[in-house]
Amino acid sequence: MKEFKIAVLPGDGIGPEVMEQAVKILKVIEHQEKVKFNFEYGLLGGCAIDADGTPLPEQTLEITKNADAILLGAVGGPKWDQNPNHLRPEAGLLALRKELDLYANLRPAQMYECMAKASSLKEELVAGVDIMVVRELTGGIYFGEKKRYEDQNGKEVAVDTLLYHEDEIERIVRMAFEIAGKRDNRLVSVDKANVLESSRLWRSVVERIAKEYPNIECTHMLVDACAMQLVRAPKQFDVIVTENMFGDILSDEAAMLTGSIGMLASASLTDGNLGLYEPVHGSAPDIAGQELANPIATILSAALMLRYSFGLDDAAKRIEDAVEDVLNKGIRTADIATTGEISVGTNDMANYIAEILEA
Ligand SMILES: NC(=O)c1ccc[n+]([C@@H]2O[C@H](COP(=O)([O-])OP(=O)(O)OC[C@H]3O[C@@H](n4cnc5c(N)ncnc54)[C@H](O)[C@@H]3O)[C@@H](O)[C@H]2O)c1
Ligand SMILES: CC(C)[C@H](C(=O)O)[C@@H](O)C(=O)O
Ligand SMILES: [Mg+2]
Repeated sequence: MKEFKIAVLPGDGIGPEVMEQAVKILKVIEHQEKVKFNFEYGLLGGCAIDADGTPLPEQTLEITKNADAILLGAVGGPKWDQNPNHLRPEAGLLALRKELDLYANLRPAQMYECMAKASSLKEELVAGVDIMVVRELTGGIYFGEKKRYEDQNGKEVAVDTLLYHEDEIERIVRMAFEIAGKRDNRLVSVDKANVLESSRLWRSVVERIAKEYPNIECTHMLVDACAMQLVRAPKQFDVIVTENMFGDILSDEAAMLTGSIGMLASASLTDGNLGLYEPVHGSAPDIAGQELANPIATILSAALMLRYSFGLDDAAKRIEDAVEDVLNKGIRTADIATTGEISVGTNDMANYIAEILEA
């Protein structure tokens, strides 16, 4: 029997609530595929600070390094917001991404037909939206040097540095071209080349690599214009490739096109098979502990794990189809419910998905 080791990092807030549902779905798949998933739990984020005094304990790092894939809930919350930078839950997540070199963050925003009216945009604008945001995840302003000091007048100064090496740009851009080649052969590279030097380097690397992919239509767009076009005419996009912070912001925007941030899955990949899979949303402290969290983003992240890290493509597709079936039946968590639909809690949403998978 094939065995896979999964590092499970539930994290904070709604993280453990949505993770429990994803594990439930994986147990159904385990049974159907006749494979064995060995779940190894670890602490990351705020819960790790509370237990171990650090957001990324050594033991968690060990578990992730020995795993075939990592499934993450979400980290963070107001309890730790005043902590110094190195003792913030988010620092643990960033260190994990960096340590494992998870440089390619894929964030698919796909509109389910039956969900078009849950979107904050007009139905005809969003019906059929299918965008893949490819976000660089281990460079840029997130990881450049940070400084705080006082100027001559005793006023505080803060510095964040946006730095990219050509190689870091090249590998993510190349991956985006490969992905575009498997989809609709259209790639939009997003930057701020009218202002930022790092964006001018980004653009020149994209242009150089584009020559190797003559069948792919590659265009450039400035990030402010892209933010506008995403809500004006989202169907013009197929694959978007962009640097770390722009990708963070644009992927939340793309998520809302599909109805709720509670729907959006993501995969963070490196050059091997190892991947980290997590919902795009955060720990949602405002709804934690109330059975209100939508577990679909985490369940779909588990599906991406089956596809990208384990090669279980059929099982991944069955989960995605089961999610769509449940939505087609009008079953909704509160964040995606419109009038006339059946509103359910976190557990029940996953139970319905499991039931369809088992049928
Ligand atoms: N990858 C991560 O772990 C990650 C990602 C984003 C934010 N965060 C952290 O999470 C904390 C809260 O951040 P935030 O409030 O800006 O973003 P958030 O994504 O946690 O929440 C934004 C809004 O979306 C709602 N929401 C999010 N996920 C949902 C779900 N599954 N179902 C239903 N509604 C959902 C929340 O209730 C909230 O109203 C912060 O500490 C932040 O740093 C972590
Ligand atoms: C929590 C935070 C560090 C993280 C990021 O900015 O990358 C989150 O917003 C995300 O999108 O995964
Ligand atoms: Mg984000």
